[in-house]
Amino acid sequence: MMHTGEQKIQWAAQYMPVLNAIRERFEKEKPLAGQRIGMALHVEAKTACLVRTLAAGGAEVYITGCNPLSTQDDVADALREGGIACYAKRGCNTEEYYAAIDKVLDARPTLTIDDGMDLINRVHIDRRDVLPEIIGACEETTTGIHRLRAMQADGKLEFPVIAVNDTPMKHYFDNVHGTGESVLASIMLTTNVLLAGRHVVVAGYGYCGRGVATKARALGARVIVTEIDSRRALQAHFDGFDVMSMVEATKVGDLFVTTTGNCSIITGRHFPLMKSGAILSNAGHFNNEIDGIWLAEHATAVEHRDGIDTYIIDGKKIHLLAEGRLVNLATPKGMGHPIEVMDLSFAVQALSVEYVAKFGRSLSAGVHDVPTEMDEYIARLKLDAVGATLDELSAEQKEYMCSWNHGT
Ligand SMILES: NC(=O)c1ccc[n+]([C@@H]2O[C@H](COP(=O)([O-])OP(=O)(O)OC[C@H]3O[C@@H](n4cnc5c(N)ncnc54)[C@H](O)[C@@H]3O)[C@@H](O)[C@H]2O)c1
Repeated sequence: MMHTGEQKIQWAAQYMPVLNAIRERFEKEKPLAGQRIGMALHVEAKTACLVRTLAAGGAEVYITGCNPLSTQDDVADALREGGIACYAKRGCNTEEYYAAIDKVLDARPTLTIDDGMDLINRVHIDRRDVLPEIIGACEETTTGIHRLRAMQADGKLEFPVIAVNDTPMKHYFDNVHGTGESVLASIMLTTNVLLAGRHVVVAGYGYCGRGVATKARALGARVIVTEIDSRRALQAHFDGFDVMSMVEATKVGDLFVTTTGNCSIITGRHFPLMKSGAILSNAGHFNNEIDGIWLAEHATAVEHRDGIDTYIIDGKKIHLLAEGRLVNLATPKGMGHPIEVMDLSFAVQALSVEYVAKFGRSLSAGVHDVPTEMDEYIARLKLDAVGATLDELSAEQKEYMCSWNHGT
């Protein structure tokens, strides 16, 4: 019988038409022949499809996880059985996590792919021995891009990195719809609670927060948004959400989702104000948005369930999901973003890797945008796959749009 990991990969592959089209071309053209690709991504079924696409393009691929709790071990096994060097393991400790990153780097990659920038960080600080052979890299998520830009501003980033996250074909769909749906799905599967009628507090009204807030409302939740950016807060207000500070929101919230990419969003200032039974979860990249250390230090007792830690504080129960790590990936039932969304994000990744392999040597060190034509090409492949047709600008319309002479 087929291995469960392989079953998951094949299930995902059937709904990834864009990545499949790229894989077919890669198989014929072998644009990555001679490249060694080092990756630190969430090791689950859709990522496995990306790995196989890159391998089909002729690359040797070495992969580990980018979060201690997001690896699906059966998928990692299936990758290994297919001949890919995969070092990821679910539930690894910090030491094991970085040891696995080091194993990827021992392969002396020529290209790297990160989700959160831990691999690039390791290269620049502890593994400078591998720097000279790296042509360039790709980064998947907002937090990774923030870190890379900070590194660039300090003059420390030593090779070109494509900001996959920042292109419309990634964040319009992945961050908004992918995070929105998968976060709520994972919370519902882990807790079995009803969202309708619940007060859901969403911290941060960026791409991810907007997705979570909108989809929670669609399920009947009463959504409150917290922000530090006045324009984003106003946008949330005009989108029909209640906007308030976290201190105010903690008093009414039943379920909390942090999506800020910032640290210390829910802390010791907030926990004592919460209702008993409050459920806390984080969808931002790192597990520092909710202060789990404070909870552990102040609880008189802790109950552990699959994916839920319950802290008893002053007789109240505060439930923290997935140890405050990415709730859509790190709960035992979390499957990450829906397949169709990752089809687009990983199509951007695959083409960006090809772009770096071809042109990386002529790019300057620093963060670079995904070329617009590539983004449009992926959109067209997806539109073809869903059978949608587009209008085209007529000659008259083109002329009109370029003219400043037309008026009433
Ligand atoms: N869970 C996932 O699968 C997934 C997917 C994509 C991105 N991410 C991660 O989610 C995080 C957010 O990504 P994004 O693309 O939405 O970023 P974004 O920059 O669009 O949004 C973040 C928002 O948080 C707000 N914010 C910052 N500090 C805050 C604070 N103290 N209180 C309230 N709001 C605050 C910002 O003003 C901004 O509006 C990042 O860490 C990113 O890496 C997770």
